[in-house]
Amino acid sequence: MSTKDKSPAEQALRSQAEAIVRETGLAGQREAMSLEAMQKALHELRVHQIELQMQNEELRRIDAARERYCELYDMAPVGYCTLSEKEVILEANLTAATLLGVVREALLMQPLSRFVFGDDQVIYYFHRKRLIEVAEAQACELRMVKRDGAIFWARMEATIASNESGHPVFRVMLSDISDRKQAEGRLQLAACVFSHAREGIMITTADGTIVDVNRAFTRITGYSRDEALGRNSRFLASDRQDQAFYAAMRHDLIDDGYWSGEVWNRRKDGEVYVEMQTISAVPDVQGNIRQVVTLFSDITAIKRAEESLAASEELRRLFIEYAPAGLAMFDRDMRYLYTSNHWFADHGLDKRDLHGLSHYDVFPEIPEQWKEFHRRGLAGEVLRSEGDRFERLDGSVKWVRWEIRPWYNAQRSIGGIIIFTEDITANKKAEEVLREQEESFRLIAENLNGFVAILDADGRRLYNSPSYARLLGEREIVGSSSFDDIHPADRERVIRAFREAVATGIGQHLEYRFLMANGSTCLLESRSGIVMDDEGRTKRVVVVSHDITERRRADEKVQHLAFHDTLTQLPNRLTLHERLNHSMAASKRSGCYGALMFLDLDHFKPLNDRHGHEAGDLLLIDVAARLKRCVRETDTVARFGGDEFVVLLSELHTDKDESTLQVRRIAEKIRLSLSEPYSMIVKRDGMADHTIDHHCTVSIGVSLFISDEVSPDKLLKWADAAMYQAKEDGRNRIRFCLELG
Ligand SMILES: Nc1nc2c(ncn2[C@@H]2O[C@H](COP(=O)(O)OP(=O)(O)OP(=O)(O)O)[C@@H](O)[C@H]2O)c(=O)[nH]1
Repeated sequence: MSTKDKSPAEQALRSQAEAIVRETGLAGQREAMSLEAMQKALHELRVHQIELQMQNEELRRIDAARERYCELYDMAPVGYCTLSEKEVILEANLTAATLLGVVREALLMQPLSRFVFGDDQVIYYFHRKRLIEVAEAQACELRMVKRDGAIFWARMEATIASNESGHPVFRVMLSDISDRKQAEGRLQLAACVFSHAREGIMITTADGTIVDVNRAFTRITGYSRDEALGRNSRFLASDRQDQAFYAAMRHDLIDDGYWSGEVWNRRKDGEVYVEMQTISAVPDVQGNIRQVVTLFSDITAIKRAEESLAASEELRRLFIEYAPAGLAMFDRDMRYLYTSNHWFADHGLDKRDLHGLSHYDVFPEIPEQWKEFHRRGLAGEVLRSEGDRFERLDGSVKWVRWEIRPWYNAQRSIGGIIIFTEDITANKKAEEVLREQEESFRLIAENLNGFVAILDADGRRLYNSPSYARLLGEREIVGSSSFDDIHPADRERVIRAFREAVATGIGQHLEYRFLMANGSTCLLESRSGIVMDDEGRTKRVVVVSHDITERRRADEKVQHLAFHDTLTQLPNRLTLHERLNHSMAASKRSGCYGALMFLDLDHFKPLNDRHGHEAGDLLLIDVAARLKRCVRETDTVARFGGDEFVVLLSELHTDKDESTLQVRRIAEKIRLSLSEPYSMIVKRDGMADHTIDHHCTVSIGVSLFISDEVSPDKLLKWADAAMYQAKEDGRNRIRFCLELG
């Protein structure tokens, strides 16, 4: 082996041996040494050699240990560094360099604070301050920044030591705790989720014993955590689901590891509600179920909403089905969704389920124009017609009112269209009849010999036939009050009658005076009829009136003629009879006497004969006037015929003599009055007026009466008889009937 190949330890041993030889002078005296001495020297040399070899071996072990230490130091799972008093890195192991993302050489002489995350510098500061203050090992957790900017969580443990020079140094141990921190974060998050989850969470053992619940559990079930823990989850069950349901649930859980579905439970307050549950089994390494996690949410509101949606869907279906018109709802592809019963009838279809069928398959012959309408409806347009005329195959005419409009889905986009059709043939016919009737009414109103007015319930004019122009002139009268033109004396009566008609619905028959535009008054006879609305309230009043002024005058004339003497205008025999009956009835009631005077002019005939009938007439008229002046307003002076007059005196006295006295005085007064001279001017055609002076007397027969014991005819006969007596006694005198006297 050459020197070159020897290890430094061997070389050192050789040098040592050579030195020994030189000391003992062995080299110079080799020949002089005895064999024994040489053997002894050789032995010592060998002992030295062995000792040296042993020392070398020890040194090798120390070197190997140092190497292992350095390797351990560098490759330790934590970073080590030594900091100077001024916190500068003096020494660092490889792990520390790796942690901080730099090569070890670049780390040296850098302040460690440079690698501490900005927000956590304060942690580092207090950590070091405390370390110096208490001089005991300190630990903290903070974020550090690698050279490339990546941040990691580190645990920093530091102690104070002294270097060879006795100066304090800091020994710092760094470990990356990012994973732990993340795990802690995840755990915190999980705890937070568990605690704050909207869903209820219940953790049970495999046999169902509750080991934990979250806040939502309490909110949903009403049971607090303490009330739930340790109980079997079965305590929540309601009786809405039977044992078989729960057995199937357990079966699925064992087989599949989870179960999901609706469960009806009972809250603490007793209310049964529905949960949507997801149950997951948590197995151990052997696959045995260790825990069961149940996530649940209260879907009662959703369930109710679903039920009400289903109910409203049903309502919509019924609403459409029984709509009193043809109604069909289509989707965007013109497929039937809902159909009313009328739709079938209106379209000549047999009742069947059209749901899902295309409208165009149901009606293959549908005209292109209708398809265009559908397209426009699906594009958002609303189309309608108040009445389209269709001719049926049999030639009959059908009128249809229709409308197409889009419907919108929950997303506010067009979901399809709704087609509405209504067979209005009957309406059209009714309208036609109505129009004809209106035309007929107009013709009647305009040609009627009278006045037609339509008033509202307050009496305002809505319509007046053209004939009203004769009464009211050409002024605009629509909207005016129909009462304004009624004579003030009749107005209140008419208004009262009108209101009664409106209130009762019964038309009235009235006569009243009407103020005409020309200032004159006419007499109208009106009959009203009531037009009611659907609720039985008076809506309109139709009044048909006639001008009865002339008729009334004629009637009055006839009436007058029937009951009066045309020459003297005095009541005639008929009237006298009537009044005599009244007077006798009054006498019966009052107990007063009445009297009947029968008068006959004396020698009247010669006047006629000498001066003509005109002169006689004038005298009769004068006699009538004088007779009226002789009696009270309540008494009656009647002309009986020719030159005969009758005076009826009523209510004389209850005493007969007194009554007789009164009658005698009046009869005398008459006699004297009629015996006054007459002067009559007779007019003759083409000749001058002729004045005739005449003297005339009267014979008077009187008959007293009380009550109605005697008939009027008999009374007249008695008075007549008394009058004849007066004639016979020489005329111009008064005679009383002796029958009663
Ligand atoms: N001018 C006129 N004469 C009438 C009318 N009605 C009847 N006379 C006449 O009246 C006369 C009635 O005659 P009397 O009463 O019989 O005879 P008198 O002359 O009055 O005789 P005494 O009654 O006996 O005194 C007749 O000549 C009738 O023609 C009438 O309306 N006008």
